[in-house]
Parts: sequence; structure tokens; C-alpha cells
Amino acid sequence: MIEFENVEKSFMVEGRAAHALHPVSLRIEAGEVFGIIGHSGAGKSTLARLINLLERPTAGRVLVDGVDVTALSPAELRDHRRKTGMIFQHFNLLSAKTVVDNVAFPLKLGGWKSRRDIRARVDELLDLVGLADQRNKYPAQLSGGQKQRVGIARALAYHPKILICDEATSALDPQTTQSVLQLLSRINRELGLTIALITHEMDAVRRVCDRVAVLDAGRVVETGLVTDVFLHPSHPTTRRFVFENESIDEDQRREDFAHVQGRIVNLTFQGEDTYTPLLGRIARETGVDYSILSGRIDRIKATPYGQLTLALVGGDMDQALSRLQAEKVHVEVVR
Ligand SMILES: Nc1ncnc2c1ncn2[C@@H]1O[C@H](COP(=O)(O)OP(=O)(O)OP(=O)(O)O)[C@@H](O)[C@H]1O
Repeated sequence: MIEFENVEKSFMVEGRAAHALHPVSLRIEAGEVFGIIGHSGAGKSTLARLINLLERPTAGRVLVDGVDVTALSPAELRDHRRKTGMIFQHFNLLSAKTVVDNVAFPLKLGGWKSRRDIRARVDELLDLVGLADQRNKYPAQLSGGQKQRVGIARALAYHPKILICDEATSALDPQTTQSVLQLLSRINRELGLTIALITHEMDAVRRVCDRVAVLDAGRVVETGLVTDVFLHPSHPTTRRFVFENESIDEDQRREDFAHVQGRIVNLTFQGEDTYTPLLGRIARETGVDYSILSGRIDRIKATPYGQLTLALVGGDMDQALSRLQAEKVHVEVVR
């Protein structure tokens, strides 16, 4: 478990303290995939780099499994860093070394001497990330997705308990992003690793994260289950992420719906309820007619959800809305 206790971080810029993180308190549970999302400059990388103390907090504490990492001795800190893998947007591979040598590098650096032991561990890691057949290539001969797989293999060399992914898919195309995210998900499941996923891409969080924190100007403005935060965003920054991601222009929508008759509602269905044939039944029973103004059915990690904007006319409106709520549909009356 990772706990940020009132951590603050400021940098001295031209003789003045610039605050990258205001007091932030946050808890990442062991074994979960935790997303840290925010726009550029929000403080995501700074927060992530506090976990392995690449940055030291100006105030507050960072506890990993109950141990304050800011109080570790140099030897303990080296050990902690080995147990905390990290992958980066631009992979940070050694260009003059082959795939095998890149993955072997941290082991040699950590004092592993036996070539047989190193080879066995590297083979295991390359199998895990699906790169056994690329072992003798140089980074320049690999695709972006393959480079990131080398980065992942290298980060896992010491069986870490935590993996920090700092914009790990931001330089990749959508299809490659998808396959790298699937790999991270599998690693999380099979190795029980805790993953902190730093990103400005909502879609990455939606696909793999269990919980998320939204960072804005060095503050956590919203945190919770991804389903709660993304389906019912309350802070303007989170709403902006959601609307940007779904290409929704709120002003345009307001204009479009201005001439639509009836009451306008947003409905959110979650889990297996998404597939229940509710609307027709409730419409028949209450005499309320509906037209669909917009809709989306998708998944957040393994949870299916549906979001519909409807215009409702006629019948017993209040009964229709309370019937929907009784069926665990989240109802937001827009107008
Ligand atoms: N070493 C540094 N010296 C001075 N200021 C810094 C340093 N590192 C980060 N900052 C500042 O701290 C703030 C947060 O930066 P950080 O890199 O954590 O944001 P981010 O959310 O990860 O952004 P991005 O997605 O662009 O990387 C920014 O204003 C940045 O300019």
C-alpha cells in the first residue's frame, strides 16, 4: 500500500518557491491499478516520483507498506528503488545495447555476477512480455510498442511490488496503446503488482484502472472508483476530461436541445443492468414516450455501462423517473 500523507512539493525557480504539489493525501491499495490523471503541469509526474523518491517531498510523508520512504538509509533506499519498477513515455532504453542487454542491465548494476542466473531471469522476463524472438535486436530496430515492452521487462527485473507507469502509452498509436495496456493489466493480475498509472489520457484509465485521482494545479480534486468518477464527474476538471474524451461540446448540446420538447434526462446504467430491456417496459407502464438524443454503451475495465440522453413527453413523468431510479438507473434531470 502507498500512502501520501499531506505531501507537498515545491521547486525553487529563479529564487522563488513554485508549488508543484499542494498538500496531497492519497492512498493506493496493494494490488490495484491506480490512475493519476491531469492536464500537463498538474503535478502527476512529481507525485509519482515521490513514491521511489526520485523527488523528495518538501513536506509530508510517503509510506510504502507502512514504511516512511523519506526516512530510509541510502542502502534501504536502493533496495526500495529496486522493488519499485518504473516505465517512461520515451522508454529510456540504452540505444547501444541489445534487448537482452537492456533487460540484463539493472541486474548487472545490482551486482548479479552469474551469467547463467542473469540469462535465466532475462529469458523469463522476455517471455513474460512476448519479446523472446526480438532478443538480439537494438532499440532502433523495434517498434514503439516493442520498446515499451523492453522497458516493462527491465522494470520487472527485481520482482517489484510496485510499477510506476509515467505516460507509458502517450507516445504510442491507439492499437499499440491497447496492447501495452493489456500487458499491464495481465501483469497486475498475474503478479499481483500495484500499478500507479500516470496519464493525461482518460481512455487509458478507463481501460485498466480500478480507482483514479484527478489532479489539477497540484491538488487532488476528485478521487474514487473509476466508474464513479468518470460516470458521475463532479469537479469541472473531471467533467472537462469526460466531455473531451467523448467529443461532447456542452454549449453545442445545449443549443441543439433548445428546441427539443419535453423533459431532458441523462440516464446511466451500470453493470449487467445495462442490458436489461427497461425503457420500453417503463414507457408502456407509465405512458411516457421518449426519444433518444444521444447514447453510448461501453466498458470501464470489466464493467459495462450505458449513458443515454432522452427527451421524455406525456404520461406520468414522476412515476417513470422513480421507476428508473428503483431499477438502479442513475437519473440526472437536465431540463
Ligand atoms: N525540476 C523541476 N524544477 C522546477 N519546476 C519543476 C520541476 N519539475 C516539475 N516542475 C514544475 O512542477 C509542476 C508539475 O510538473 P509535473 O511534471 O509533475 O506535471 P505533470 O502533470 O506530470 O505534467 P506533464 O504531463 O506535462 O508531464 C509544473 O509546473 C512543472 O513546471
